[in-house]
Amino acid sequence: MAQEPVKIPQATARRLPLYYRFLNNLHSQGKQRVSSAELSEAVKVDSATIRRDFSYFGALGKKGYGYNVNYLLGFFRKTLDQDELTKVALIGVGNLGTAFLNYNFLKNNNTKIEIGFDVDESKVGTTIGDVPIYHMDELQEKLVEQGITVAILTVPAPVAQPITDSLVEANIKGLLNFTPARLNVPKTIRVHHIDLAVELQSFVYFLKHYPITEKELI
Ligand SMILES: NC(=O)c1ccc[n+]([C@@H]2O[C@H](COP(=O)([O-])OP(=O)(O)OC[C@H]3O[C@@H](n4cnc5c(N)ncnc54)[C@H](O)[C@@H]3O)[C@@H](O)[C@H]2O)c1
Repeated sequence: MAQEPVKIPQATARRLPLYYRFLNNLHSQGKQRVSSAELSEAVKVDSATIRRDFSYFGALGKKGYGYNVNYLLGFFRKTLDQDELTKVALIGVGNLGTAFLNYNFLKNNNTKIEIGFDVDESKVGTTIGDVPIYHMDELQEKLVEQGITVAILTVPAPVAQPITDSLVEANIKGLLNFTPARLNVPKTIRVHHIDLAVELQSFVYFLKHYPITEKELI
């Protein structure tokens, strides 16, 4: 069993996977320490924020030394439950869903899409990227049987809510929603909504209104 995770602010928690990935790379290159400036450059988070984030982990960088890569990795593994594999279901094996199945997330992470669901008979019974695809009729049975409590939703928006209701009935705890639909769920269920159009729009806004000046780079 993973240890009880340390309580850290949500904004900090969201940056953990970024830090984790970068530190893992450093570790595999045999690097033992890293400065907050180096980290800042790599993950594009300002050094003051990094220092504050890391203070929650009990990692107080030493002047002229930086942070100990092994210590931080050990902490992140525990906090992100890297030692424990979380099984995930994917609902909607279309363009986006198929890309996720082929990518799967094991390289940097501890999560794995274990099972896919669709209503399209040409997809049911196949495997994509080693992941078996079942019919939606089997959703509840399979999720409960395999103890899966996390799902990714990549279905057309109009069917997103009824599918969410079935997922709730199947005891799902968290839902990563890629559809544009706003979902109603009981308060105990966490939904993260990823809207690529909004991300792109905000990115373009930042480029326009907050151009990176030469001065900032010094
Ligand atoms: N393709 C993208 O780049 C992209 C980007 C951002 C968001 N999205 C959103 O992601 C969702 C999926 O997009 P897509 O391009 O993969 O669409 P798609 O039409 O290629 O795939 C949708 C899949 O859902 C399945 N489906 C339909 N009804 C279903 C049901 N009741 N139960 C289970 N499966 C069902 C279809 O058979 C199909 O395989 C959409 O809501 C879209 O707005 C897509």
